[in-house]
Amino acid sequence: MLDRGLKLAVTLGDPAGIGPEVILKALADPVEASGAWTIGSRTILQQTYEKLRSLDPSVALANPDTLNIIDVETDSKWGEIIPGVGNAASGAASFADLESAIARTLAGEFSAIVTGPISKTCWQAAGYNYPGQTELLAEKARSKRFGMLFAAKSPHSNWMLITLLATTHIPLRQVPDALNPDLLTEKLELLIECLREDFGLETPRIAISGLNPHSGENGKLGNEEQDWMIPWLATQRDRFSQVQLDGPIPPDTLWVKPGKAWYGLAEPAHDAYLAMYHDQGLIPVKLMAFELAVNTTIGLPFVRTSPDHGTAFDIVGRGIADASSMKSALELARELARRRSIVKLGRSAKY
Ligand SMILES: NC(=O)c1ccc[n+]([C@@H]2O[C@H](COP(=O)([O-])OP(=O)(O)OC[C@H]3O[C@@H](n4cnc5c(N)ncnc54)[C@H](O)[C@@H]3O)[C@@H](O)[C@H]2O)c1
Ligand SMILES: N[C@H](C(=O)O)[C@H](O)COP(=O)(O)O
Repeated sequence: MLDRGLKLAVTLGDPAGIGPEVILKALADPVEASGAWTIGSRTILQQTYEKLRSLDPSVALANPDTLNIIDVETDSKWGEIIPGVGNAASGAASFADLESAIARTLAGEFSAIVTGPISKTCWQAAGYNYPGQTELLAEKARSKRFGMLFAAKSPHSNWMLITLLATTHIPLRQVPDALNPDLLTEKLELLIECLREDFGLETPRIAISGLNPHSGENGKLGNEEQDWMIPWLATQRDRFSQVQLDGPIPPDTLWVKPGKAWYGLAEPAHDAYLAMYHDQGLIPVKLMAFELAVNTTIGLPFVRTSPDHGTAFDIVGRGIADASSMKSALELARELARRRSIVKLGRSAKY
C-alpha cells in the first residue's frame, strides 16, 4: 500500500470547544485512527472522554489510552481551561498545538495536518494576532500564495462541491478594495493547480462569481464587473485555453445549479466555484453541506484540512456535537496526501 506510514497530525483546536469531542468520535473508527496522532492536552482528551461516557455509555468514542498522543500541556500562567468558555488559556493552547503540528510536519514527521476548530477571539486574548489558522499555516510554511478552499462530497450524487474564496477573513467593507486583477489571477492559478493536482481535473470548468447584485447590471448596480472583472476574465480565457471559465455570474443565482447538482437533481455545470468573499461562498456551502464540508488550505507544501464548523462553545459537554465534518476532514487529508505521494513517486521515477 502506498499510504503505509501515512501519518496525520490532528490538533485538538480550542480545548474549550467541541474539537476534542469530534476528534474522539471520529477516531472511534479504527480506519480513521490509523496513522493519526493527536496533538494537544492528554488531560483534556481524558476529561472529554469521561464526560461523554457519563452522558451516554453506548456512544462510539476512541479511548485516549489507545490513541497516539503528542501531549502538549499549556503553561499554567494562562489560567484554567473551562469547557464551553473560550479564554486566553484555551487560545494559547490551540495556538501551541498548531505551532507544534506545523513544525513537525515541516520536519517531515507528518504527511498532513488536520486541525480542530479554533477561536480567533481566544487567539487574540492570548496575544496572537492572526485572522485564523490559515494565515499562521501560510506564514510558518513561507507560502506567499495560498487559498481557503472548501470541498464537500454530496451523499446524494457523489459530486464534489469545490469552492475557493478570493478574499477571506477581512471586514465586508474592505472586500471591494481588496479585490483586483492580480489577486484574482493568483487565486485562479491556485485553484486550477489544485483541481489538476489534488482532484485530477485536467480541464476543469470554473464558475466565477460577480461581486455586485446581478453582476453590476451593466454598471447600474456597481462597476467592478465592467471596469475590470470582464476584461480580466477575457485575458484568463486566453491564458487557460483548456479551462472553461464562466463569469462573472450574478451571485444570487450562481448557486442554484450546484444546489441541484448537490441533491442529484441535475448534472453539475461546473467543477469549482470562485467566490469573491467569505460569506458569498460559505453561505451556500454551509447551507448545503454543513455536516460534510472540509476547509483545506491550498498552496502549502503539505496537506491541511479542517472541519467547516467552529468551536460551538454553546454545545460543549452535551454530547451532541456531530463529528461528520471532522471525519470528512480526516478522509480528505488522507486522500490528498496519498495522491501527492503518488505524484511525487511518479516524478522521482522519471529521473
Ligand atoms: N476550522 C476552524 O477553525 C473554524 C471554522 C469555523 C469557525 N471557527 C471559529 O469558531 C468560532 C465560533 O464560530 P461560529 O459560532 O460562527 O460557528 P460554529 O460553527 O462554531 O457554530 C455555529 C452553530 O452551529 C452549531 N454547530 C457547529 N458545529 C457543530 C457540530 N459539529 N455539531 C452540531 N452543531 C454544531 C453550533 O452549536 C452553533 O449553533 C469562531 O471563533 C470562528 O471563527 C473556526
Ligand atoms: N472561514 C472558515 C469557516 O468559516 O469555516 C474558518 O473560520 C477558517 O478558519 P481557519 O483559517 O482558522 O481555518
